Amino acid sequence: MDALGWKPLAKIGGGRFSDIYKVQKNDPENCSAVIGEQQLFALKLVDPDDEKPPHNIRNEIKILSDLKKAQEEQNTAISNVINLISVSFNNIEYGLLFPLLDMTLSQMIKSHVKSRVVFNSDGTMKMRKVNTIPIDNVFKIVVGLMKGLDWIHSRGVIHRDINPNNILFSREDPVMPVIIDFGISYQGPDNNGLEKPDRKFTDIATGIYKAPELLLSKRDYSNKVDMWAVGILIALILSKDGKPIFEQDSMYSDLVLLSNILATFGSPPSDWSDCKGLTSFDSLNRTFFTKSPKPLETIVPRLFEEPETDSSSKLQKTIAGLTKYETSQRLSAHDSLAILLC
Ligand SMILES: Nc1ncnc2c1ncn2[C@@H]1O[C@H](COP(=O)(O)OP(=O)(O)OP(=O)(O)O)[C@@H](O)[C@H]1O
Repeated sequence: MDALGWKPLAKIGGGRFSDIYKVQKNDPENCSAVIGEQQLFALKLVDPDDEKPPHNIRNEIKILSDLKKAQEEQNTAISNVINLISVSFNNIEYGLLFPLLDMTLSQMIKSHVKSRVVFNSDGTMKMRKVNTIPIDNVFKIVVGLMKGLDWIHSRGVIHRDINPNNILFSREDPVMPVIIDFGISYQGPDNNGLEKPDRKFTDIATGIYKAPELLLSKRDYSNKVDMWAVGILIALILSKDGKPIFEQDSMYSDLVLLSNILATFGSPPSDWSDCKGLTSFDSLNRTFFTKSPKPLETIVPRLFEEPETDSSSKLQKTIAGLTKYETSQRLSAHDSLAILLC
């Protein structure tokens, strides 16, 4: 089998509209100028005719190419955003060639969750799952995520699907996250003619990583949807047992997700300016009981274990700032870096 001039070795991923293969060069001699000495790559194959909005492979190529060009022009290298090496097209499918990375954030968390024996007060014992990722490693990962997000946001791009399967790591540097998958991303000012800024798709983001304003169908949302998603993601990386902070069913039902968000972070302010005037917000205020926020200590208990460190206190401030309803108060990636690196 030949995939757009590359030899597929294994299928390593794929979504509803794509297949991702580990590939190697068919003709090492001729390819070395394009890709240097590296031997193995990831090839994302997408047939644009199969896609449904907001998925758009041509838009993904445009966004990744623009990000790459901007880095070249500014002579900077942002290693926290995937580098699009090349693009090919065989009249049916596009092939996007990327550096091959080794694991997703989901896999990385799983590999750190260990079974431990704990003793109950009555002397009996039970097995418990314990997330062993050191807080200092989480800190480095969060800094990397913020650098990547700061870069794409500064170029007018909203990722729109920050989740643990779209953050990758190489084995050599397991604290250096790389943001992938710009398949449903938005590039200002109008997503290359696809979506006006006040009429954006709200069917974006994966499961529990959806920002609350999306659940209320706000269409003129900003890059702060990525910041909410990264806040929920950081809570996952920091969890005691490697599990998300919301119930499992929140993955599949927006209603369950909304009620989990309210139960965790309290009700949104009644004058929430982002959603004021939206029918869904009015009905939320009429129908749901007012909830108080849980203390941060119960949401991310690992950050409150003694002794408090510089990393844990900065991560506390960051998570608290990322999970604000009011988007003007929600931290940007730039603000987050100012807290983390001060
Ligand atoms: N450069 C890469 N190196 C290693 N694995 C990769 C790479 N790119 C993608 N993958 C794997 O393929 C999966 C899907 O990639 P990607 O998110 O780009 O495709 P997608 O069609 O948008 O998927 P989805 O619809 O699930 O979001 C990733 O979660 C990862 O497991």
